[in-house]
Amino acid sequence: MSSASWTGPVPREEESRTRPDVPRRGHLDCPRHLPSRGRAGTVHSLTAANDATVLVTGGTGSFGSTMIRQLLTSDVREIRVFSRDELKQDDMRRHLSDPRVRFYIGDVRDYGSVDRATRGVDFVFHAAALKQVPSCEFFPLEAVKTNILGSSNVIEASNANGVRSLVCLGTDKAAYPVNAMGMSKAMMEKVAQAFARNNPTAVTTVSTVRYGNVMASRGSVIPLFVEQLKAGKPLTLTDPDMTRFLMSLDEAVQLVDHAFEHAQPGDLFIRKAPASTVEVLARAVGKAMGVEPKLEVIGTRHGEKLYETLATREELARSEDQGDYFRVSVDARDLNYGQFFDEGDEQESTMDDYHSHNTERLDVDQVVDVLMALPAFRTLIGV
Ligand SMILES: O=c1ccn([C@@H]2O[C@H](COP(=O)(O)OP(=O)(O)O[C@H]3O[C@H](CO)[C@H](O)[C@H](O)[C@H]3O)[C@@H](O)[C@H]2O)c(=O)[nH]1
Repeated sequence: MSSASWTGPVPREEESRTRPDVPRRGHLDCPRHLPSRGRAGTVHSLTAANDATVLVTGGTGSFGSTMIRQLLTSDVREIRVFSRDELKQDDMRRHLSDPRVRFYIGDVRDYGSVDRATRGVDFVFHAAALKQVPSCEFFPLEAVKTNILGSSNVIEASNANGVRSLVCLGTDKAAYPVNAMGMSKAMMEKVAQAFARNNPTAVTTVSTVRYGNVMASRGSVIPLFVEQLKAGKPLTLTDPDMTRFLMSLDEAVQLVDHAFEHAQPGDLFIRKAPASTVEVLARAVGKAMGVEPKLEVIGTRHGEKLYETLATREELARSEDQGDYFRVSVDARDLNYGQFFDEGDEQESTMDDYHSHNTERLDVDQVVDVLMALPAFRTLIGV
């Protein structure tokens, strides 16, 4: 069953009849059903890959720690946690207390440290990144060093050390990027795809995934709204009509697992997801906490878009619909464009992008249901 009602490229004519370009406040085209929410704790491919050694870069972050917890339910031989922060590693070591987990201090910017961590590894999940839009905006070269050059180090070291499969984690902000974080993640995708195209005999299958906002993740708007409500303050809305895809951490892990299981070299995987406006999200957080929130509009921040795109129409034109997921194959054309001149892709002109304004739209009650199913949110609000 698909996780969102949007199941494929929408012919432009049809879509323009059904979708308001900018949704009106208070007007929501509510679907009758909620998407199927993924079950936690099912890392199928790794359960099948008995006795494997797995490296997770950025392993102490939200994604990394969720992935590792799930991996530990499998017959994995060893999990290597690679990150810069010794304090977070120490916390994790104490918390997990599992001899299968080994800790590597290093930085993806430093090839030597990545090389040492990838020796003898079967599978790599590359989550280390600079992810904050504002910090990348002010220090774009740091995003280049970590997100682009660092990812290239992970790809090259994985291949040099015989890693079988590497999944690089990306973001919807990489599609039509407008900020430095999204641009650097778009370049990471290009580096991964170019590696696959230029190295057909490579040992390592390199793939990428793109997902949207992870609900209740650290530093994101949901914890902020909870904090504001607890302090009796109004909720600050950038633009009430701004939309974002909504995804849980478990769903992000399932996307990565799906990529791991199905990847051909250079593939990009996207998980379909519903979305809501920021106003609906704010009202839902209030409702979940039993408060009627006051709303204050503060205006759009640096580098923000009104809506996010998960897949461009050019990508959809070469994608395979896999139910809950899209698989976008690498564009295998070489630099000899002449031979493709007569074969323009007519399909592209009849499609639209897949974005957070035209995906399944959740209303307040549906968002409340989604939030209350999230352990992270329940912890935040103390229920
Ligand atoms: O006070 C606020 C803060 C945010 N928002 C809105 O809430 C939505 C979600 O905001 P988040 O800050 O949670 O998420 P972003 O889409 O802005 O991006 C977030 O996720 C990214 C990864 O995809 C990066 O990590 C980034 O730094 C981080 O802010 C956006 O429409 C934003 O405009 C508000 O309405 N009020």
